[in-house]
Amino acid sequence: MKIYEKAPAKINLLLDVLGKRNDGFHEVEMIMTMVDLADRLEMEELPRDTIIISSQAGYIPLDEKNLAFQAAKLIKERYQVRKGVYIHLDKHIPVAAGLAGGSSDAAAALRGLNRLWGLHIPEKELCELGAELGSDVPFCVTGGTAIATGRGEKLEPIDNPPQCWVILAKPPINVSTADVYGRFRVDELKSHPSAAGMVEAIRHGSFTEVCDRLGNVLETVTLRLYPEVAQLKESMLRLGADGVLMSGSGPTVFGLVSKESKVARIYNGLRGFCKEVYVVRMLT
Ligand SMILES: C[C@](O)(CO)[C@H](O)COP(=O)(O)OP(=O)(O)OC[C@H]1O[C@@H](n2ccc(N)nc2=O)[C@H](O)[C@@H]1O
Ligand SMILES: Nc1ncnc2c1ncn2[C@@H]1O[C@H](COP(=O)(O)OP(=O)(O)OP(=O)(O)O)[C@@H](O)[C@H]1O
Repeated sequence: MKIYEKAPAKINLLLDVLGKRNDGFHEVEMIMTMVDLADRLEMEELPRDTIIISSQAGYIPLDEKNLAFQAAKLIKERYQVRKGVYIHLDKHIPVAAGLAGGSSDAAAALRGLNRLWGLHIPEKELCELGAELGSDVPFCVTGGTAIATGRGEKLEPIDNPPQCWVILAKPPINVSTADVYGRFRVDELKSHPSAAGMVEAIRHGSFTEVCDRLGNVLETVTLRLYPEVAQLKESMLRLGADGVLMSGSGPTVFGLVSKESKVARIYNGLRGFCKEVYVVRMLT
């Protein structure tokens, strides 16, 4: 039997860091949602007790370093599954982009293997397993829109933001999440974005308010290290996006656009100097 799972990309509508924790991670407050740019996982049971990963993308690890492999290994160990699995990753989400591509693959593997092996693991337990793999994985298990606190693993679902176009642009640089958090200094912040304000904006269903409330404190690090990310933000705004922000630790920048008539102009304007541009919708 073959089963399929979609692994959508996430964006952070808001990312605040409250301080450093004793375990080396940072205490965060984030509002995350999904967009319809997705990897697709194909999973098939193998008679031998082994995990095999393949992908058309030549630039990701296919061994134990792959987060989908780690998800399969974890679920097999924890639930004593002695069967094997072949997982093909049809990658569409850019790698190391701030869009949680690897985390979403891990979450989709957890959901998929739960079905494939008839394990009946409740979603809450899948999220706990996910937290062992990475801070973004629990949110990728549930999807939707949520406030994420702790190191990102404590989730409270909220309404979806108003539907709009999302233009994603990834400059050709690789950003390490650990490096960005490592350089972040909370005492250098002039102000914090308001998660409560963003929740209200979403509750009102107000696209304009959502655009006004966007904020990501990790921009203080990534934009300083890579001025091209700041330039990309300026270009998107100049081309007419209604709200613009860097996602996660970057370097992908997203623009929110309400009018379809503006989308082609922004896309074409960006493509003049940035190769990786995607036009997608919020997953609502
Ligand atoms: C930037 C975001 O993607 C925003 O959604 C997340 O906060 C990071 O999520 P992630 O990539 O799943 O992060 P993990 O794989 O758990 O951690 C990668 C590294 O980022 C740093 N890290 C991550 C999350 C967090 N709350 N504090 C941290 O300091 C740690 O140095 C960690 O070693
Ligand atoms: N299934 C996978 N897909 C993509 N990258 C993976 C995968 N498994 C492991 N990796 C590795 O994880 C690293 C980060 O890739 P990923 O695309 O998840 O980053 P990201 O979008 O910045 O994630 P986040 O937003 O959660 O920080 C890469 O260096 C990549 O080699």
